[in-house]
Amino acid sequence: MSLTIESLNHQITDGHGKRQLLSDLSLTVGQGECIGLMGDSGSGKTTLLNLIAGLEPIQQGQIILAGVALAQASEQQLSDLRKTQLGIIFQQYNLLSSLSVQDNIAFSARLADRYDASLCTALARQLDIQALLNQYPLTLSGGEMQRVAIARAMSAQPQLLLADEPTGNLDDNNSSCVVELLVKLAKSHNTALVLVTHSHNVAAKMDKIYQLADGQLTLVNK
Ligand SMILES: Nc1ncnc2c1ncn2[C@@H]1O[C@H](COP(=O)(O)OP(=O)(O)OP(=O)(O)O)[C@@H](O)[C@H]1O
Repeated sequence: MSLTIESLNHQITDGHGKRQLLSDLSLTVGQGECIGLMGDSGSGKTTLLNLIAGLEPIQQGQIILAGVALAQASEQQLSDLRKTQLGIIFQQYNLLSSLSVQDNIAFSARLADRYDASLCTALARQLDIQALLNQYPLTLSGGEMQRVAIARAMSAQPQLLLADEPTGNLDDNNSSCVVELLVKLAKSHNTALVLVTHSHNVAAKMDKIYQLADGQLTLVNK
């Protein structure tokens, strides 16, 4: 199992006082399994990703990522886990503008001390970005930037990929292409994927779709 969430509760304090955002939420994601996470704006999808990434403290319940219980992990263990077991893909790509495409792809792998030149070459080929390797991010289209971001996230061979609206800035054609590549890569590398999206078309490409509402996840029929 790549990810297990057990009875997670999470409260936030906003202008209206305390609010229970996640309520006794549980989820398991197996190796290579691709999960779509949908839900209204403000339902807590990004907060759930942040908790899985160890970026927000767990208030109650447990998250086990790659065998590590996050609630008991030290800051150092969480940081190591993020470097070696997690790939994160954002809507805004978050590429490093001063690094070439090639160096962006290698970046996560070097950080995790897992650089493998042949894997980086294979990822570039699978994502059809070989011709862009010496270019810089600002010269790329949105779809190209997101394919580079996917290669970068995969280069460290993580157990789990988190993607927060990765196609939010892309048109329908690019969006389909990027998501299909993402799922194909996740499957071929046995990497689990949790992808947040507002698009039913994107979610339909995942193995399972969950709807987050009232702090709970419900499996949706595709
Ligand atoms: N640290 C925090 N303190 C107070 N409120 C917070 C905090 N983090 C998130 N929130 C609130 O929690 C709610 C859920 O936010 P979150 O970003 O997780 O929702 P979302 O489902 O990802 O929304 P969207 O689809 O719009 O991106 C929002 O009302 C947000 O304002």
